[in-house]
Amino acid sequence: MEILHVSAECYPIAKVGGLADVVGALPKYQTQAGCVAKVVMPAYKTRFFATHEFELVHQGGTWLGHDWYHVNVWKEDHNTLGFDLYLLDIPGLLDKEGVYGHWNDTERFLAFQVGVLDWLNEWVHHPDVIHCHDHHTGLIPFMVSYGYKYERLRNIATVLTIHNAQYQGQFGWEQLYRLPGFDLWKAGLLGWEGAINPLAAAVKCAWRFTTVSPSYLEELYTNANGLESLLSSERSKGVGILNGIDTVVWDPATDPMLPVNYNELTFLKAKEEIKQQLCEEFGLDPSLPLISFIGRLVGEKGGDLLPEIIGRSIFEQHKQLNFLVLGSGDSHVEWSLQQTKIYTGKNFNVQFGYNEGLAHRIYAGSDFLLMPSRVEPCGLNQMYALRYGTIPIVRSTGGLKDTVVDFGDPGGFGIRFIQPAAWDACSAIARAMVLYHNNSLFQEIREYCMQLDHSWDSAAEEYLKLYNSL
Ligand SMILES: Nc1ncnc2c1ncn2[C@@H]1O[C@H](COP(=O)(O)OP(=O)(O)O[C@H]2O[C@H](CO)[C@@H](O)[C@H](O)[C@H]2O)[C@@H](O)[C@H]1O
Repeated sequence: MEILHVSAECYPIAKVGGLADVVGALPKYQTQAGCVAKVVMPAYKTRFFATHEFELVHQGGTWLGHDWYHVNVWKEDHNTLGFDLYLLDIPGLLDKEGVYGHWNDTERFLAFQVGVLDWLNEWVHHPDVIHCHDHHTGLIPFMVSYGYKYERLRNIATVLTIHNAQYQGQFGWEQLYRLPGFDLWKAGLLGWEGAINPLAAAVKCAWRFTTVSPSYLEELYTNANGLESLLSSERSKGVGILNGIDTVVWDPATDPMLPVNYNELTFLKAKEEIKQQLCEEFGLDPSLPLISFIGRLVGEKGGDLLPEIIGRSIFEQHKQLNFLVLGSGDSHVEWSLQQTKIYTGKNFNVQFGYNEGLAHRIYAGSDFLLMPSRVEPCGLNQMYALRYGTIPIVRSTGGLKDTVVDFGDPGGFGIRFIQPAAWDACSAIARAMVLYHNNSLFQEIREYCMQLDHSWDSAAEEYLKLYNSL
């Protein structure tokens, strides 16, 4: 079984969020399970590309409407990631710093997808499955099925994984001319609500679509940013497969980003030490419980709720707890966190921006990790927290519902709340404070959390079953 993953992100080459973590790990586990799993992604201007050795395996070019682009495909030489990695380079278009947010993102990702298929067209043996991730690769299933020049690829099964249906990559019909020639009678398959919608096109044209947790699949039928009816009508193709985590990268016993390593036998002292350093760095009192948030400061993640949750909890708990936030996102959320910092004094600090090393230290040095998400397709942070002996406080939604059991329930180990509102998050935090002060239970639960198995093994098997069914 040979699988080609096509993605805009892959850790450690280019990471914006959880998509990168998944694409950097799943193929490794699939390879270990006996498949040939490969990844192709854009050759952005990254440190990884500059510091690793690559071999040029394809040179070509493609028209995108009236514009001609050169396309090079580079293969990483030393199997550094545990699977074959290909970077597709389009000079002048993809070779920029940063993954998203360029003025011509539509053109960039369209060129990437066309480049991938042109390259694939030249392979002697084709993969069995093209596995597309999110809307940046969503036009591939359509082009494979109906593009005139991709006749040779017709029999390759296409699978789409929806990591986040909020983002769909829509663009206007006036750009239709940029797509390589196809049977125009099929153009309707590209559209949704008056625009070309790559995510919708992939849901319609892929042989199967998956979501990153079973609960998220159910939620999408009623809440999918406009795609509810489409997803419902394509329900028979949908499968929910819970993400895992890369337990080699995310292992407190070996994590090189931590000042002290630890396991479930030694975590007490080590976590205390890391917390001490973290609190010193951010001017917080290490003798108080530390609740952290890591992620994009957007409504989906409940970022806008944070200022009220933090202010209110500090007041309700008589300043006997600390908060630390790492993230960036909506400017009004960042602004109101700045304001919150002014009146919460030494109980709260925030670092804006992206910092992988700091994120690892926060997972390790915190007592609790807060995730007040409105929408959470899977969520990886709660699984990282668990592995690092940090108790997640999560809103019951999507993958959070599938991975965190409240400690009040049989076999429970986390804290859950229901409403996407500050008052409910604050009640959960109040419960967390009671748990924190019950030393033996707190220690017992943390030890238990660290032993939970969230590795990719079972998910990799489920994907394999799905591919085999095709
Ligand atoms: N400021 C910062 N500094 C350092 N690291 C940061 C950071 N902000 C975020 N991260 C890291 O980025 C990752 C975010 O993972 P999420 O699961 O929250 O992903 P995201 O919402 O981007 O992706 C979508 O895809 C993933 C994967 O399928 C789903 O789990 C998720 O629900 C869905 O929304 C974690 O590794 C986290 O540590």
